[in-house]
Amino acid sequence: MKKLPQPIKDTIKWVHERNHGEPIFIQAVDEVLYSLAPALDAYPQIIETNLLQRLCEPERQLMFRVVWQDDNGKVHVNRGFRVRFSSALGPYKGGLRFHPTVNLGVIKFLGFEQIFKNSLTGLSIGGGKGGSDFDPKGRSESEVMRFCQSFMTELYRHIGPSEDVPAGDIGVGSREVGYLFGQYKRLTNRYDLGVITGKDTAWGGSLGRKEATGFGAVYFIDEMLKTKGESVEGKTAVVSGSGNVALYAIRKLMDMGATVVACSDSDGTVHQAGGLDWDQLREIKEIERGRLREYAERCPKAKFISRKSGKIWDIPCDLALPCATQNELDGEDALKLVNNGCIAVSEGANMPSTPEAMKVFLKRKILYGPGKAANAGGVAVSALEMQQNASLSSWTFSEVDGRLKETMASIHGSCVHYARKFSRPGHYVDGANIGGFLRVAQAMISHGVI
Ligand SMILES: NC(=O)C1=CN([C@@H]2O[C@H](COP(=O)(O)OP(=O)(O)OC[C@H]3O[C@@H](n4cnc5c(N)ncnc54)[C@H](OP(=O)(O)O)[C@@H]3O)[C@@H](O)[C@H]2O)C=CC1
Ligand SMILES: O=C(O)CCC(=O)C(=O)O
Repeated sequence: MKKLPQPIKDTIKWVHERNHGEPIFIQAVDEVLYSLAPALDAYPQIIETNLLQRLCEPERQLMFRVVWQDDNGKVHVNRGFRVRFSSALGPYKGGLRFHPTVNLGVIKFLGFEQIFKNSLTGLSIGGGKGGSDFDPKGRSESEVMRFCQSFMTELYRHIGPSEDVPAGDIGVGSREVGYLFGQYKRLTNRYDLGVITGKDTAWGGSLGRKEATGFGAVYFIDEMLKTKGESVEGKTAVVSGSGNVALYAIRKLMDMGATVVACSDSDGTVHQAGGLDWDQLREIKEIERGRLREYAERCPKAKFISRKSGKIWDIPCDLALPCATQNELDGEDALKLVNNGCIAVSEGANMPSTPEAMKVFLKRKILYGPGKAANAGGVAVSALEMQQNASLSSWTFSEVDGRLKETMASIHGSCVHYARKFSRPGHYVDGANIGGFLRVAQAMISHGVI
C-alpha cells in the first residue's frame, strides 16, 4: 500500500463525500489519484492551485429528458446526459452510450477516464462523455431513429466542431451517429461534419475508425509483448464482448497470427478451441445484429456456455482482451486467468477490471495494459476524422492505420517512460495515469485558475 501525500488523501475524501451515490465514478477517481502520489512534485502549482479537486469536478454536466414514441404509439421517457469534464487540451471529446445501466455516475466515470486517455494520444482533445438509459435492444430501426432525433433535439445546442464532439460507444454505432447527425443538420441548417465522429465512410467518416479501438488494443498488447521479446503471433487469445471493439480486436489478432478461441455477449460465451470463424461471427454480429448463441447454432465446432454456467475468463489463454464493459473481470477471474497461463491483458473496454483484478495482475507482474492507454486508438482516430473533415479531405485506410499504429506505440512509450520515472518499470497503470495527468496539469496551469 502506497503512503499517500496529504493533498491526495484530502481530495479522495472530498470526492467520496460529494459523489457518494456514484461508486463507479469514485472507483475511477481513486485509481488515478493513487497513481499520482509520486508525480505531485513535478509542478508546485498542482497543489498551490488545487488542481486535483478542479480536475475531479466536471466543468459542466447536462441532464435532460428524452421523450419518444414507440411503433405502437406508446410514449417513453428516458434520461439524456452529456458531461463535459475537461477542456484543458481541446474541445470536449468522447462517445455516447445508450444502455439501460447508464446513469450520471457511469457517464462521469467515462468522462473522467476520457481526460487522461485523450491526453495520452498527444492530440488536442479534451474529455467528455454522454449517453442515455435508452435500451436499443429489440427496438425497430424507426424506434431507434426517433429516439436519436429526440436525443439530439436537446443536445444540438451544446455541441459543435470546436466545442464538444460526441461519437459512439456501447449501443451507438454508425447507424445511430447517422440519425444523430441528420437531426443536428435539420435543426441547425449546418453541415458541420466535424460535430460528431464515427460517421459512415460514405459521408464524412474516416476509413479505419470502425476498426480503430479493437486494432489499437491489439497493437498495444503487441508493444507490451515486444518488451519481453514476444509477439501476438502463435498465441491463444480470448476477447470478451462481440460488439464493435471486440470484433475488430478479434480481426486484428487473427491477422497477426493469434488463435482467438472465445468471445461473449451478455447471454454467454462461445468457445471454439480451433479458433473462431471470422466470416460467421461478422455476419451474425455486424450484419444481422444477431446474438452469439446463433453463432454456436451455425458452427458445430463451437460450444455456447450460458452466463449462468461459466465465464469467458475460465478458458485458458495466453492473451486476454476484455472488450465489453466496466467491472466485467473480477479478482477471482484474474486469478484464474493468471493461474491458467495468461501472460498479457489489454483492455479494449473502459475499466473492465475491478480494483481486485488489477491488484492480481500487478502483483503477479503480467503485462497489463489499462483501458485508458490500450483503447485510446478509437478516440485518436476520431481526432483524425475531425482533421479530415476540417480539411475537406479523406485519407486512405493504410494512412489512418499507419497513424493509429504509431499512436499506440507512442502511448505505450509514454506509459513505459512515466512508469520507470515515477513508479516501477512495467507498471502501465501508473505510467498511463501519470503520463495522461501531467499533460493536462501543464495546460491547466497555463490557463490560470479557472
Ligand atoms: N466504440 C469505441 O470506439 C470505444 C469503445 N470503448 C469501450 O469498449 C467497450 C465496448 O464498446 P463497443 O464495442 O463500442 O460497444 P458495442 O455496443 O458495440 O458492444 C458491446 C458489447 O459488450 C457487451 N456488453 C455490454 N454491456 C454489457 C454488460 N453489462 N454485461 C455483459 N456484456 C455487456 C455487449 O453484449 P450484448 O449485446 O449482449 O449487450 C456487446 O457484445 C465499452 O466499455 C466502451 O466504453 C472504448 C474506447 C472506444
Ligand atoms: O471516438 C471518440 O470520440 C470517443 C471514443 C470513446 O468513447 C472512448 O474512447 O471511450
